[in-house]
Amino acid sequence: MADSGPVYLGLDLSTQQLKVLAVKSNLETIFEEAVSFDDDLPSYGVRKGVFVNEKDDEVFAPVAMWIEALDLLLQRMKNRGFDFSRVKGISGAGQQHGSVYWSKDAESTLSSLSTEKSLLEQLSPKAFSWKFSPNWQDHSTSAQVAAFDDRVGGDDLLAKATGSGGHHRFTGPQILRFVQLHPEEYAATSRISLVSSFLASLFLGKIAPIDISDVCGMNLFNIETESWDDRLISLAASPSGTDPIATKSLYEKLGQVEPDGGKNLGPISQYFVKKWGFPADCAIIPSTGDNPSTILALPLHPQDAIVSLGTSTTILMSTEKYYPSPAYHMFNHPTQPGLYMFMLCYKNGGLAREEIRDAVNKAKGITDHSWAQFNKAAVETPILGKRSPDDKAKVGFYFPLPEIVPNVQNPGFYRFEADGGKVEESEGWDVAIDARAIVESQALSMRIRSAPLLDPKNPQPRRVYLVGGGSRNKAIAQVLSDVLGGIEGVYKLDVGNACALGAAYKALWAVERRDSGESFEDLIGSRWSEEGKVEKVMDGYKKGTWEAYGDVVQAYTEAEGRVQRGEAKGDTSLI
Ligand SMILES: Nc1ncnc2c1ncn2[C@@H]1O[C@H](COP(=O)(O)OP(=O)(O)O)[C@@H](O)[C@H]1O
Ligand SMILES: O=C(CO)[C@@H](O)[C@H](O)COP(=O)(O)O
Repeated sequence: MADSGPVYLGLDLSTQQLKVLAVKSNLETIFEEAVSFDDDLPSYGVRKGVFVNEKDDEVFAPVAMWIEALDLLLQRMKNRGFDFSRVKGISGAGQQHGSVYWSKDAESTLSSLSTEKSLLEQLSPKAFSWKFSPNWQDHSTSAQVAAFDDRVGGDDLLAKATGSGGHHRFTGPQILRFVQLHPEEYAATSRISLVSSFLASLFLGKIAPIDISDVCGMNLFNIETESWDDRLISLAASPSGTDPIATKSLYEKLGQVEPDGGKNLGPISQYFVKKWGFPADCAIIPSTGDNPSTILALPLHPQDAIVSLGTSTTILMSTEKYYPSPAYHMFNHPTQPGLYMFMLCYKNGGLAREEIRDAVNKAKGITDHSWAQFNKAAVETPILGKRSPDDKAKVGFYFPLPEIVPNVQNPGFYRFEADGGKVEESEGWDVAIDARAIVESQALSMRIRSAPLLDPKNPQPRRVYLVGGGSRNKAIAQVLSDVLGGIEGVYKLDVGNACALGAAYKALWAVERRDSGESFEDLIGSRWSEEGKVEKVMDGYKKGTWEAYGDVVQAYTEAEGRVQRGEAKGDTSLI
C-alpha cells in the first residue's frame, strides 16, 4: 500500500548547508535532502559558508545564496519524487544571531511572486536593503558590545535582563554597527529578520514574527519582563541611545515577537502551492534558532545535556531555573513557557578540530582530510597527556579564531603544563597530544561552566547526547565521555540532522496538538521511541577518570585566565 498521511518539514539553514527533513505523524523520518553552500553554489565564492574580512573582523554570508539554496533544495526534492501535497506544516531552524535587512519592496514582492520565475530572480536584490547577513562568527562589534554592557550597568545586569552578557555576534550590537556604518542602507530597511524568521517569511509570503526563543540571541529582549528592552532598543537604534524617532523606527523594523512557538502563522504562500504542489492549507510555524531547535529533537530530561558538534560546538540543557550569568547563555525554551535553555557556544569547535586533524596528518606526511590519525592520537594519548603519575598534566587552548568562551580576541594556540596547582606555559609537545587535548579542553570548559545547572549532589549529566557532523566520530565521543561523565552514558542521536528534526517535530506538534494546552513534551514524548534513534556510544562515568579531570580544574581555570588576559605567549601555528 502506498504511504499516505500528513508529513511535516523541518529545515535547517545553518552555516554551511541548507537541510530539510520530513517526518510522518508517528515521528518516522521519511526524507532528507541538503544543499552545501561551498560545493553546490560555488559561484558565490564562500568558504565554509561565509566570507571573512579579516581587516575589520567581519564574517558574513550572502542572503541571495540562501535563497538560491532553497530554490535548489526544492528542485532536488521534486527530482527525487517528494510528494509536496502531503506537507501539512513547515518549521525551520536558523543559525542564530544573523540578521536580514529587508527593503521597502519586500512585503509586496513576497506576496506577489510569479511561478514563472525562481525565488532568487524575484527577491534578490530587490527585496533587500543589504545583500549580506552578519554571521555568528563575526567579531567586529567590540565597541558596540561595550556600549550594550554599559547601557544597563555591566554584563551581569545585561545577562540578568537578556539571558546573556554582551556578545559580538548578538544581533543588537550588530544592528547598532549597521546603523553606524551603513546609515543609508539602514534608512532603506523596512524590516529586520533573524535568519530563522527570514526562512519562515519566504514560506509565508510575508515577514514572519521573530521567535520567542531565538529572540534571546539578540541582547535586545528582556526575558524577565517578556518584552523588548526599551533601553537596549533605543541604544541599537542610534549611537546616542536617546533618539525617540530612531527608537520607534527600530521597534517597527523588528515587529512583534511571537510568544507561542507552535503558532500557526498562516498558510503557505500561493507561490509554493502553485510552483511545487504544497497544499493550500499547509501551516507555517515559527522557525527558531538551530540550537533551540536541537533540544526539540528528543524528549530531553532535566540533567540531560546535548553536545552539538557542528561548525560551532555547543552544549545545551533544558532547565526550569532562570539562572543568568555572563559566563553562558539562557534562552526562553522554544515551546514551553516557564522553561529555559542553557547554552555555551564555542566558535573554535569543528573548524579548530579540523586544523588539528590536518596538522596531525601533515606530521605523518598525509595530505588528505581523513580523521583516522587524529582519532588514533586522541584515544592513544593518555588522560591529560600524562604518561606516568608524576608526569605533568597537559592543557591546551586552540583558538585559530577569536573565541567566545572565554572571550579571547587574539587567535592562537596555547599549551600549558600543570604540576598540582603550579601551571606553566609549555615549551611545546608532539602535535599528536593536541588531538586529545583539544577535545579535553572543550569538554572541561563545558563541565566547569555547566556545573551550576547540575544537581550539586550529582554533578554529572544524566545522559549526554551527541549531535552534529562531529558526532559520528567515536574518538571524540570517548574523550567527551571521559571528561563529562554521564550517569547513564553518552549517546549519539542517530536522527540525521538534529536541528532539522527538532523543527519538523515542532511543525508536527503545532498542527496536531489537541489544543494549545498540549505540550510539545507530552505530544512528542507519547509518540517517541528510542529504537533506531538513539545509540549508546560510551558508558559515560568512569571511576577514577572523571575524578582525574576534576583534579585539573583549578589549573585549567588559571591557564584559561592567563590566555584571556593576554598573559600567555602562545603560538600562531600548530607545528
Ligand atoms: N568524522 C568526523 N569527525 C569529526 N568531525 C566531523 C566528522 N565529519 C564531519 N565533521 C565535522 O562536522 C562539521 C559540520 O557539521 P554540521 O553539523 O553539518 O555543521 P553545520 O550545522 O554547522 O553546518 C564539519 O565542520 C566537521 O568538522
Ligand atoms: O552562534 C551560535 C549559537 O550562539 C551558533 O551555534 C550558530 O547558531 C551557528 O550554528 P551551526 O551552524 O554551527 O550549527
